[in-house]
Amino acid sequence: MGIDYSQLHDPNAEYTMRELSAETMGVAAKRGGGRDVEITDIQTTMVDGNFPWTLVRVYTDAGIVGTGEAYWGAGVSELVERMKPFLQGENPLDIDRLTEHMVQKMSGEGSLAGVTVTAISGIEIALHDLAGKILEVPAYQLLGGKYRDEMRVYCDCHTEEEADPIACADEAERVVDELGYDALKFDLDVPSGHEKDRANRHLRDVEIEHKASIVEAVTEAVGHRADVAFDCHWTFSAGSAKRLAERLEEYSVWWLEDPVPPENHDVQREVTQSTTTPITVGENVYRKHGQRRLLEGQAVDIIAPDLPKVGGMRETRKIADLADMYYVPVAMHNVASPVATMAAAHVGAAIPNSLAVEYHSYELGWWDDLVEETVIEEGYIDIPEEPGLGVTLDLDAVEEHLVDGAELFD
Ligand SMILES: O=C(O)[C@@H](O)[C@H](O)[C@H](O)CO
Ligand SMILES: [Mg+2]
Repeated sequence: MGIDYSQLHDPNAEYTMRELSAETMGVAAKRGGGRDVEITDIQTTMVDGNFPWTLVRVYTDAGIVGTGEAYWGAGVSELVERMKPFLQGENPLDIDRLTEHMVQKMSGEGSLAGVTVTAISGIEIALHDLAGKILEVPAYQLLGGKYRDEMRVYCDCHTEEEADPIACADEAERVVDELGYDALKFDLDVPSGHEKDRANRHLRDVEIEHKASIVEAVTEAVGHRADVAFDCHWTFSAGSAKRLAERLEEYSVWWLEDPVPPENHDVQREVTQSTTTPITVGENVYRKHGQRRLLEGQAVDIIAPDLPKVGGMRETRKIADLADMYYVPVAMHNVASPVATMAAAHVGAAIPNSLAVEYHSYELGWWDDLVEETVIEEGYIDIPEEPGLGVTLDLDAVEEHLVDGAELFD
């Protein structure tokens, strides 16, 4: 077909600029590289895990379906429903453009903050699964290929007696010896006779000593066989955070996480630069724009984006690239089902500065029943070579564990 160049500047023209230039080159191309696939529908459902895992499916007219996962949050399903018309009829291979399209539309129509980004993340992850299946490549290939064949997983550990150093040490030994992990995390904001849920909390010396006793017990029990991190859930004052981080220096912990809230980058930087204890931050920060100043300000030693919350797989890859320029490794926060956990593993495989991916469900018993594949083995995830994410939902298992009132995909 010849080209009518008079249409080049006509907004009602029959062709897009891209089609025109493709025509010029003699290539019959459309957006999406000429593969004629269109998004027809998007659906969500919710599984009652140790968090309400929100699974997202993107359907196409080719019959190929992509599965993703959004971080749990009130209203995610409604937000996905609201964004569906933005994507219907589009080519799912244009992942960046479609993600940007959702960002732009939601910026105008509502709030882009928080839960909207998690809804976008769920769709973005599903688009990677879908694109991989259409192109018949594993998802890591869409991100630039592999640095490694397996991804290290760290186990987020809990005990009945969270404030008891001996119980923590026993659990650490069990998780290392019986479950095979060589990387763990324990909570350190556990109550010890003092109010827990207060921000900007001053820690008395006795509390700092109590936390140090947990760290000492755990690192003595497994420290020569495992890396151990400790999480504070953003509640301490800057002064207390500094005193705690300094007190822990002798134990060489893997990292101390969220000792102060992440929003004030100056305070974050002050705490991080005051100590040789590595400080990890990131699970509550949205998009690359949110993570940018933490990195540029040298306010973190390790960055911890959460894939189904931060914006998805490409967004995490971009954050990892930015982090790499500051010599900052990435330890992906993850409390998700096997779907987003596997998405994190693909990203972790494809970036140079990948430290580990979190696993938060070892006590649940049926986490990996949700998919047909084995996901974590002996503390590592083998990166699948199947097209897309390489996990297949077991729909019977998903149905068995649905949140009350949730419906399975059609
Ligand atoms: O790093 C972690 O795994 C924790 O910060 C969890 O995300 C938090 O307890 C969820 O509410
Ligand atoms: Mg945390």
